[in-house]
Amino acid sequence: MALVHLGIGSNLQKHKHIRAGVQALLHHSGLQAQNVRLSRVFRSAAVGFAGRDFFNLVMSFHTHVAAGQVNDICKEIEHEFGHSGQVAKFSPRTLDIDVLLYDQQVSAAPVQLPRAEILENAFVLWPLAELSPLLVHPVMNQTYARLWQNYRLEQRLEPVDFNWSLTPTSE
Ligand SMILES: Nc1ncnc2c1ncn2[C@@H]1O[C@H](COP(=O)(O)OP(=O)(O)OP(=O)(O)O)[C@@H](O)[C@H]1O
Ligand SMILES: Nc1nc2c(c(=O)[nH]1)N=C(CO)CN2
Repeated sequence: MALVHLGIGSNLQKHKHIRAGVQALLHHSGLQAQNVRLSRVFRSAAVGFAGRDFFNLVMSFHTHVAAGQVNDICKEIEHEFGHSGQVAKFSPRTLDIDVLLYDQQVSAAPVQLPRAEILENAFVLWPLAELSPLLVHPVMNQTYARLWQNYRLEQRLEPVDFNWSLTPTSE
């Protein structure tokens, strides 16, 4: 089984969309996610454009599904919750789900792995370091705890008290 880490973000109706996105991933019959773990949810100012604050978190799970198919499922769930696929890179978004890591796989296409944003954005690296501190970045050869320790934080980023109210997977 592969260990997958996803980055999840929203800055439009963010409570609703983050909860719905996580719920959809938990229940997706094609993904069969096991040992699901969630970081805390973090609030940060929009990076790259002037807009509402974002909520971001990282989810990890084990799956038998290949990386390309995990990516397809993420895009399918994004579209279900309003991300049209047409939005400019730096613009408001209902739900963004990106594959950050797929085991220690390094690839450029069809899925960029590890996703470059891990090293660029605190709203990705902090929740990732919180969830999997001792995992090693396959290119940098450093743990996420160490990478986060050395990150120069220049943006406002804070954990929020998020009301999950998720439906258990057995239902
Ligand atoms: N690691 C990855 N995670 C998510 N999408 C990826 C990844 N690697 C390649 N892609 C592809 O990149 C394309 C753009 O998707 P992406 O979700 O990155 O766009 P976006 O939502 O407009 O921008 P962003 O997610 O950077 O805000 C998609 O077709 C997706 O399949
Ligand atoms: N804080 C924050 N800023 C962003 C984010 C995001 O998830 N969080 N996503 C973007 C487009 O991918 C652009 N800017």
